Amino acid sequence: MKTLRDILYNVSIQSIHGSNDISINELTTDSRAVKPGDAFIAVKGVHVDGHQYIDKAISLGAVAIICETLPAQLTSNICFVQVNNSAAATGIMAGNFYDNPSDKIQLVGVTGTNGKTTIATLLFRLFSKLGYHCGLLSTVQNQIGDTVIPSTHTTPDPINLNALLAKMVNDGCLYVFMEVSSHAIHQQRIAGLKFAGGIFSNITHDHLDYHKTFDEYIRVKKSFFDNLPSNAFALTNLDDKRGMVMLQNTKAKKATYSLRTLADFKGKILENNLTGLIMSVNDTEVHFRLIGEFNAYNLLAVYGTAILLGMDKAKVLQALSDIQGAEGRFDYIVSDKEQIIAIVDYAHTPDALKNVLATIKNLRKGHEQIITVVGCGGDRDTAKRPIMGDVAAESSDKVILTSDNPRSEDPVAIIHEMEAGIPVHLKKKVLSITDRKEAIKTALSLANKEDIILVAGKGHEKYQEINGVKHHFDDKEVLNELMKLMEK
Ligand SMILES: CC(=O)N[C@H]1[C@@H](OP(=O)(O)OP(=O)(O)OC[C@H]2O[C@@H](n3ccc(=O)[nH]c3=O)[C@H](O)[C@@H]2O)O[C@H](CO)[C@@H](O)[C@@H]1O[C@H](C)C(=O)N[C@@H](C)C(=O)N[C@H](CCC(=O)O)C(=O)O
Ligand SMILES: Nc1ncnc2c1ncn2[C@@H]1O[C@H](COP(=O)(O)OP(=O)(O)OP(=O)(O)O)[C@@H](O)[C@H]1O
Ligand SMILES: N[C@H](CCC[C@H](N)C(=O)O)C(=O)O
Ligand SMILES: [Mg+2]
Repeated sequence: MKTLRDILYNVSIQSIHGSNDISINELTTDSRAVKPGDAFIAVKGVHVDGHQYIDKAISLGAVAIICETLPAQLTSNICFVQVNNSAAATGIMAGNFYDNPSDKIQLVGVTGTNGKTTIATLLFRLFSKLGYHCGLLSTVQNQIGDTVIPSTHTTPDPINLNALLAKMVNDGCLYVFMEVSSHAIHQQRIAGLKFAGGIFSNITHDHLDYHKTFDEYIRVKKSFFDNLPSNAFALTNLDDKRGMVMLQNTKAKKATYSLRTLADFKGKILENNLTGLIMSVNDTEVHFRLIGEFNAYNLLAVYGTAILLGMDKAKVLQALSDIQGAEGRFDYIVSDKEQIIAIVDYAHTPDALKNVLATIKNLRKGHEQIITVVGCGGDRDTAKRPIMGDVAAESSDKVILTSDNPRSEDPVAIIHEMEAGIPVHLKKKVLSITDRKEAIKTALSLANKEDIILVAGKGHEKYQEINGVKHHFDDKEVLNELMKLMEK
């Protein structure tokens, strides 16, 4: 068992009251989870301030309290540690508690508005195929080799994150690929981690409910690269307007990828259809199973990372050419009878929706209709709703607006906000059906031979969250079931 003194190593401390030479059972930031012998870290959250639960934590047996503001009365026999920043302290303490697992692996973080899951998953699959034991932390799932551990966040909280990394180290993982969300950077979930490299995919409109302005969203993402160590690499997408800005102040070794301009990892799309992509990658022609220009970017990021980590170019391209994309990302089924193509895709931002629809347009052989079913999540960025309504209507022949995860919001009101962004002359293309299954059914009933249906926004998700309750819902399962029923 570790002592509080060991766990506080490298934490920026203002004052200590009581002995830190005490054993700590576990760390927690949640008073409700405190058990006797634990240390409770009081963190200021988005909704409440953890400092108000210090008494509760003590009553449940906490032996140490880590906080930014000391309570007026200090309980005897409890060690109070006043720190400059509780959120940052949590990451550093969690690292120390679990023997700093990130020091013992090659940890690569992927950030950006879209593409994180795809890039991290492809890296995990590639390095596994190259014979390495790997770990993955992603929105869809966490993985240690073949063992799948369900994920609750894109990037877990620092205590769970370090616990998972420690498990990976104990299991012999050499490489770990993780998504780094902007929420995680801002909330210091990655504080104290040692990264071998960082990847930037792109930055477009999302999460303005949380970050308030686009500039602040950029600043938060950039701080990930600002804090990378000098022996790490920082790989960026040169074709993104903010690609170079991200690396402006990094100490890490800079590297670039691009489809449009000179870069360390330069790609050119030669063919792009439903069977995949043919791309030249630094002058070698390769066929990949992933579809669409946006995946050409993801593949370049993965290729560049593998080379920066010292892998052999020919082996990497050979292995990568046979790898499939992540679940629920351009995941398609074709109906037996009428050859209707139904695509499930996790596009839940305006840019992702625009890209996926552009890709679909390029894949059409003739004038098949594109029918889009899409909604927007509740309790999340409201500003993207009218834009997504507009993007869907601009780039589809028919649109059915529906519910995503309404969470605590009124689903009809969310749909109205999406409708508000659609110009009058496009309104005739649009139907609104609140029930997602009904919306998918209607799309299928409107589809003729060889038409393409896009069901966007929920990808791999196996639930729909309505009023705090998660009901089982799986876009792909619903499509399969309805296609059979309707004998399409
Ligand atoms: C908005 C947001 O990010 N919230 C995260 C945040 O919670 P919070 O700030 O609301 O916490 P809070 O309720 O204010 O509580 C503050 C502190 O008091 C403590 N507390 C609270 C109540 C109590 O009785 N006792 C107690 O000790 C809490 O444990 C916490 O430490 O810190 C929690 C612990 O780390 C997270 O679980 C929680 O994620 C929520 C569930 C969430 O939905 N987050 C989403 C938005 C998110 O993080 N998404 C990104 C992906 C986005 C993307 O890339 O698309 C992700 O990385 O998953
Ligand atoms: N490089 C990319 N550029 C733009 N859009 C992309 C890119 N890669 C994927 N997309 C689109 O974004 C959707 C989400 O992709 P992915 O899950 O890989 O992103 P993410 O960054 O992990 O998302 P999240 O923030 O929810 O974790 C995909 O279904 C696709 O429509
Ligand atoms: N990681 C994203 C997922 C959005 C997916 C969409 N289905 C929704 O529920 O809004 C978020 O938390 O904003
Ligand atoms: Mg993700």
